[in-house]
Amino acid sequence: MQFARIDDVAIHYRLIGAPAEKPVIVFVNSLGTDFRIWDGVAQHLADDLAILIYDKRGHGLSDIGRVPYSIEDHAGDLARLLDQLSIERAIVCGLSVGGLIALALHQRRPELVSALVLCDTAHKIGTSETWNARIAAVERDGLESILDAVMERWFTPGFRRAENAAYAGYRHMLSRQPVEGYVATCAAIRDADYTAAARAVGVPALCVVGDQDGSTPPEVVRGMAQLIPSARYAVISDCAHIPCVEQPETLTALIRSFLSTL
Ligand SMILES: O=C(O)CC1=CCC(=O)O1
Repeated sequence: MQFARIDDVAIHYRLIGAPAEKPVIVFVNSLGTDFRIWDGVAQHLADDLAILIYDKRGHGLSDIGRVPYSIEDHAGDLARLLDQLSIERAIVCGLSVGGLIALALHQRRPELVSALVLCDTAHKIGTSETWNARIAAVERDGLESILDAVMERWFTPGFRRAENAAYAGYRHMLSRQPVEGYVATCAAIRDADYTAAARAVGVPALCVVGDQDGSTPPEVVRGMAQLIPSARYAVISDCAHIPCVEQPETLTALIRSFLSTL
């Protein structure tokens, strides 16, 4: 296991391959998940790219750190992690809140970002009302109380079958995240508006969404793609909010095809 200390926060990460020898892609995970969601994509890309995956603060094995925090704090952690690993430039692929973090990183440290893959995300996700209601429910009744509703947005009915062991595993992944880190990240998403950052993107960008995404539906992701100069836009069929889990081969093929044009 690999850990980096960023001020008072220990960040759990995995670096696969040698950044000095191959282009680097860093994957930024979504709310309530840890870096294992990228396993299915990473295994297909590892021959050609060095791969960095990590648990953002408040998730997985990383520390929670001091709350509250902002998307800027998450982007600062990523910038510091890249600096510590001597990675000077990377393709940044962010899922959902990971996409906000990718946009924030590009805004704050553009020299670190060679291209963006924005996956099931938007420049602004949800409303203050929906985030406040979610925060109140989790603080009062725990993550178990929102599990079913979140799973309906994350995965298609075909994946959410009782006999699908992977479905049980991803439910556990969400329910076992630390409540404090989850709630702090909900508040960070609530308070984030990266409309101006999306308009100012100066690197090639691919925007991808599952056709059944219940959190950032295709029309929302298309709206973000229209803000970003020259962004590509692609929809993945039979997929909801987490294509790296539900359709890793298709997502990998889209990333490969995008990278081949750079
Ligand atoms: O939990 C959800 O509804 C999906 C989601 C929203 C932001 C994020 O990162 O995941």
